[in-house]
Amino acid sequence: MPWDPWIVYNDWAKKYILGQSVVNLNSVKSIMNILEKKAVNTSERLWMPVFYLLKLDWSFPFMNYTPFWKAHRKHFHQHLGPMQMEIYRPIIKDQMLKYLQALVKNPHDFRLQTRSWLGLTFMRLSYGIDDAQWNKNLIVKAQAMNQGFSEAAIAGRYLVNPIPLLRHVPTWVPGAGWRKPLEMVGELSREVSRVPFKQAKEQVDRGKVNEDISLVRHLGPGSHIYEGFPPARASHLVVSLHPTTWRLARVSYWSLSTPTLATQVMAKAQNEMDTVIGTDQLPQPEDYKHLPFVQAVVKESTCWHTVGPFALPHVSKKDESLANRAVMHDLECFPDLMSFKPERYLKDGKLNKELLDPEFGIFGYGCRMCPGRFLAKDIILVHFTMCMSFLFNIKPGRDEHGKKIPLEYKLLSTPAPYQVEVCPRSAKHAALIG
Ligand code: HEM
Repeated sequence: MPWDPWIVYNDWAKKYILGQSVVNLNSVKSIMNILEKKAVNTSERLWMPVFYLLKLDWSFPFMNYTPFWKAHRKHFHQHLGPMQMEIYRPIIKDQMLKYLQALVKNPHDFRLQTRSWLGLTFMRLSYGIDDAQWNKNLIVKAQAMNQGFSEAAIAGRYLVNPIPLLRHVPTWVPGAGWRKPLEMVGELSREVSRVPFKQAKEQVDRGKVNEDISLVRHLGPGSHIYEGFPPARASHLVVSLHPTTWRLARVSYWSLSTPTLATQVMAKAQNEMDTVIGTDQLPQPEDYKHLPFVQAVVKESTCWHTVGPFALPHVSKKDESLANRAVMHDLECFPDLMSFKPERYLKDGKLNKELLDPEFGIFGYGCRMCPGRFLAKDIILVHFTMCMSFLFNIKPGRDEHGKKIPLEYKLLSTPAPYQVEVCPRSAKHAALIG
């Protein structure tokens, strides 16, 4: 097995993507030069023939760098930009409280609780329907669709990618059975991208919406977006929130695992929260700016294990294909990264603004940088402050002999299943969440 990365990547290119050239950018400098400075040329996407069968034409992240994509991007920013975050906080807070109550009752199920908390939050933010069953049904479908996409997008899995004409072969032709599961995911994709939006919009049009602050509500009659942006396109924006639930869930698994590793760090974060906020009230968003150490821990736990180490590939117009990897491990900019050291982001007790922010590596680059990052960061910070620094002491779980269960890590940036003990820091803290 050769260990020089370029030999390994070259080998992958031959094995998995049949000669297509892929350039892996793994230093901040090269990413700056290619994906930031030359963003107009390097912001296309890789459209795979299998995506036709998956009916992925609505998918905003896979659109090419066209005026159609630009219109989506502009509207997305108008509704989910930094100035809009305040609007969504009541839903985030309400779902957060329900999640914390569920965690107290059943800490062993924290993965399930975390996924369900994020799923319900995103469905409420998207469609504004506060009907847990309606939202749960949609979550199940969106999850199945997402799973189908992830499997189908594995390079080398389907011959239709190198031989695009195969997508026209009907299912009844012997040997074309491979189409069936893809077509099923395609049907799901059509349904999920259209039906819930239509149902939610009908409610808005009839003035029967449950919540005032959902994305669909903002796309209703009279709003500026409604005038210039047809509903079919608006639904693309709303549905693009679905897959992000699982990304954020992974971030949460990582951050829940962090305190079990770094108890001293947690003690320091809790101490800062106690000093700044006290113990009589829940933390509020306006408190964050007074919590530099907590913010540094959040930064460290999100970049310590980047959830999507390969981000999404960027394709250049000039016949070169670019992807990135391991930028968070560019030692020039992030020295000694495998040690959990939140202090690296601080200078004189404040956040060090001179340091490259790790979100540079986590949320992608150039014109395609994640437009949902403001919402993601808001949710991560609320999760961390409420759950980890303020309300609970989180320790590694124990086996039947009382021995600590060690954490395991998987290559694909999800910690392997682990148990934690979640207990309220005090009766007073527990009373705050009802
Ligand atoms: C911790 C959570 C998240 C992470 C780590 C993350 C990361 C990323 C990355 C790496 C990309 C590709 C950027 C590139 O091509 O250079 C991306 C794209 C995208 N993300 Fe996120 N994301 C997160 C949460 C969200 C949320 C909450 C939303 C929706 C509110 C969202 C919506 C999108 C969209 C629509 C794109 C495609 C943008 C485009 O192609 O122009 N993401 N994200």
